[in-house]
Amino acid sequence: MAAVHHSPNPPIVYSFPFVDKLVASLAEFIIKAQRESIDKKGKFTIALSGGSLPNALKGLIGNPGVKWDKWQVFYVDERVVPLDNPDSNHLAFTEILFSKVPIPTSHIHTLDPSLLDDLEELSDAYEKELIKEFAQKDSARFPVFDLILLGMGPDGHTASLFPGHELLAEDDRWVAYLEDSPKPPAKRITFTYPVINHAARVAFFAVGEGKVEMLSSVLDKPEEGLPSSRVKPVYPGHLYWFVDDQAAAKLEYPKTAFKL
Ligand SMILES: O=C1O[C@H](COP(=O)(O)O)[C@@H](O)[C@H](O)[C@H]1O
Repeated sequence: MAAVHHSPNPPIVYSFPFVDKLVASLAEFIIKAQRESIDKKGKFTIALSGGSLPNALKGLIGNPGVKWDKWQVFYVDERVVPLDNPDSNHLAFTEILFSKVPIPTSHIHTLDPSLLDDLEELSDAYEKELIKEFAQKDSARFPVFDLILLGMGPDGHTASLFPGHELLAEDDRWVAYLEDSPKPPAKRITFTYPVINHAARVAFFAVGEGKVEMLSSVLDKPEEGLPSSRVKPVYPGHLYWFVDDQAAAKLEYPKTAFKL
């Protein structure tokens, strides 16, 4: 029988008048994804970006719906710095979220700080960490996260995938490195598109007037091929955008009322 190829599900955009309502709704959305995943397989695999995202997850603190002991947390991208360096995405999450909730530290998968001098080894080691969790590199090819949370930079980058960069074409490695990030620090490791696009759900968080032009370019003109437009989870995966009305000021792409 011939294989059926489905096109990706279209993005669903939720826009909120106030960031606190967005933060509360994002927490509900994450908890629903977590519940479904735990019901199916007893755990929840989530990958987190840095930047403004840690503050967007404050709605999870003290929330009785979160089963922290079932979470397995990875970082979508990470800056190649010690874990206590102010540029570290892990440090930001530790200070803003993880130090305030009962998540076992062994469930938070950081880069290996002993490998900071060798980016090839560092990214390979993080890929192996993924293989350990998903145990499938040979058979299924790519890990399927329950949820990946992304940000979008003012240049349209997401994760550490920047406009015009050769890593946009990486289709084999799960974790790649770069030494020429246009946004400091220059050295980073990042998930590649095949990993991001195999997740069951991907959700972007983008707020504020600094995102107005880029949000419209990414969603209204995907043919321009900006890094954030290239996030297209393969069927049956879903893509969501959590934005505020300020960021969505010029957006023509239709918005959907938030409902779980
Ligand atoms: O450098 C990075 O930037 C992006 C976007 O950050 P934001 O502050 O504009 O939300 C972030 O998603 C990525 O993880 C980070 O390393």
